[in-house]
Amino acid sequence: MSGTVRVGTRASALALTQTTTVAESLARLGGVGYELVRVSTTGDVNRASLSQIGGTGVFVAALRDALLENACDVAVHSLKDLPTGDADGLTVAAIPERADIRDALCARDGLKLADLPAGASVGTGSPRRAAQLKAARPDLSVIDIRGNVDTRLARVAGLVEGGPGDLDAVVLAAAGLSRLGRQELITEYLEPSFMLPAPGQGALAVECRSADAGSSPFAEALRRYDHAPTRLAVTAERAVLRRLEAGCTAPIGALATVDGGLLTLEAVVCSPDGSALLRRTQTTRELTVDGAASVGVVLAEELLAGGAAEIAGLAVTS
Ligand SMILES: NCc1[nH]cc(CCC(=O)O)c1CC(=O)O
Repeated sequence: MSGTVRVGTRASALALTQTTTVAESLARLGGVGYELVRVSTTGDVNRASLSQIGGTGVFVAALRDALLENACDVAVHSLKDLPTGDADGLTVAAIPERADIRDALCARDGLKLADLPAGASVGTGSPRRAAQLKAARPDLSVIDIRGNVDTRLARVAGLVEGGPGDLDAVVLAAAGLSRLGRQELITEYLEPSFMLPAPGQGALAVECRSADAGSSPFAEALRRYDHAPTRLAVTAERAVLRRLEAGCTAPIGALATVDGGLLTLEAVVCSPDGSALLRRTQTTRELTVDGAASVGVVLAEELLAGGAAEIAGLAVTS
């Protein structure tokens, strides 16, 4: 790679802030300049419900094509939007240190989850969030919403100026809100004890062509930018999703933490209406990428044995 690295990004405000942060760090580590290459994806253009568009990778495919067509040198993804299967010819060369993993409630009038009145309307486009919300508060009315972070915030009564304000609250990723400087709109951080995040939530992935991952000043910068504990954690989380043959729209949460030589992985599989939650934990001391992937598979097998496929309506083939 030459003196300027071309960094592919989605054009949403969230993607642009994420990508700019990554590009600046990489440029500094590699002693190169950077330019942003904006790519629009199906997930951005199509306003249908995420569960309707279905499949995986709606936010990712166009960025991957841009890499393969040599329109950019690296692409920055939200890791939770990245399909669990490998893409031919591409490598996730760096997973930087993860931000806040939690989901966050942004409610009207400073309300917390427990303060919302019976029947209050809470917006989310995520079956995982919807199911865990209904499990915690079966009396709430959970509304399927789409759109970028600001569009969603505008649905909450009195939260931001000029919005429709037709909902009492929305649930969004804390990481996205703080990257956008919208942290002050969070009225409660939802603890993973009852709201497990999406596999990979709060983490980013920097993908490049496999041919470029080997040696160049820039490849070395990518290696140094990689954060080993984050890579282990998200590898374990994504292995659960992969074994369950599910994507980012499945009602599945997973969270791994690495502490004192031990990786602890928790996962939950939900029925869409939140009436059944199957939640299990596994640990490993094998702190390698293979060890992390293995513990994810072990946990997924345990969930399957407990009826995960039936509970979440998954079509698991083996
Ligand atoms: N699916 C959209 C998406 N992809 C990544 C984030 C937030 C940032 C992150 O989790 O890293 C969001 C928005 C949200 O879930 O609120």
